[in-house]
Amino acid sequence: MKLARGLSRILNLVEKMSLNEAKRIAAHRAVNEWVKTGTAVGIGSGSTVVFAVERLAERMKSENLNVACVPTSFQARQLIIEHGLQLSDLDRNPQLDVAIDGADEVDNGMVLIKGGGGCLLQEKIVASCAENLIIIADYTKNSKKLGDQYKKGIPIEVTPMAYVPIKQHIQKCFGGSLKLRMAVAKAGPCVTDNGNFILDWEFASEKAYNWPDVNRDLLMIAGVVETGLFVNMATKAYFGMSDGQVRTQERNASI
Ligand SMILES: O=C(CO)[C@H](O)[C@H](O)COP(=O)(O)O
Repeated sequence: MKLARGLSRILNLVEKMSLNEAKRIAAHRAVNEWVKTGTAVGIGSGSTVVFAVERLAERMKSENLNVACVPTSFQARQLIIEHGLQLSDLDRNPQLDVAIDGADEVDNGMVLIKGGGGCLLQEKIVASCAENLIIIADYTKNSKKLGDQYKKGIPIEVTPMAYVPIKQHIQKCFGGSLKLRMAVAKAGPCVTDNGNFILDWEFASEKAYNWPDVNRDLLMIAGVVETGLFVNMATKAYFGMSDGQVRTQERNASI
């Protein structure tokens, strides 16, 4: 029993190390290919973005790379500051050359689920100001269709007073079920950087949803601030694979 527990701990550690390596190679390659000096860059949120910021800082030292970095969250802002990169915002840089961000899932039509880290609103705003949204992820995020890999549902940021009616409305009109995301080291709900709540929508996996329509319809509901569905936004995704390769996927411009 003790031996089995120890073995499973070791296996978990190895898996985590290989996932981190996959994140790192995807992030480094994307930064190398998409970031040029003198440009403005949106900095996403999450664990994969840490490796992108790390690579930006390396290039700042080795090749004098100079970029204005616009954060998508408190976490991203801290990362920019800690790495000595130039912190900017959308007032100073309303148009960005590129935004580099992670994702919870990417389907074969380049529709994304984002917001696992709760930063979807600012991430979508920053992405919408960027000429190109570049996704960096490990191999577990690459799916044929949404929900194949990511089982926590689609995050929906909502105004706190409306979370119950929104939850009921979505369940009735779109199926599935919604859970109010709870905080981990605090009693009560998770409160976003914008003071809102998050509902994680576990949609009905047997249904064939039309994600552009669903996204539009969700945004029409009073009190819905933003959805974690990113449709027609990402230009290219970089997936770090377990064998050390990086696989890429591009959006078909005609979609
Ligand atoms: O959307 C996000 C945060 O709101 C993240 O990009 C997403 O959750 C992926 O995170 P990670 O890089 O840690 O896997």
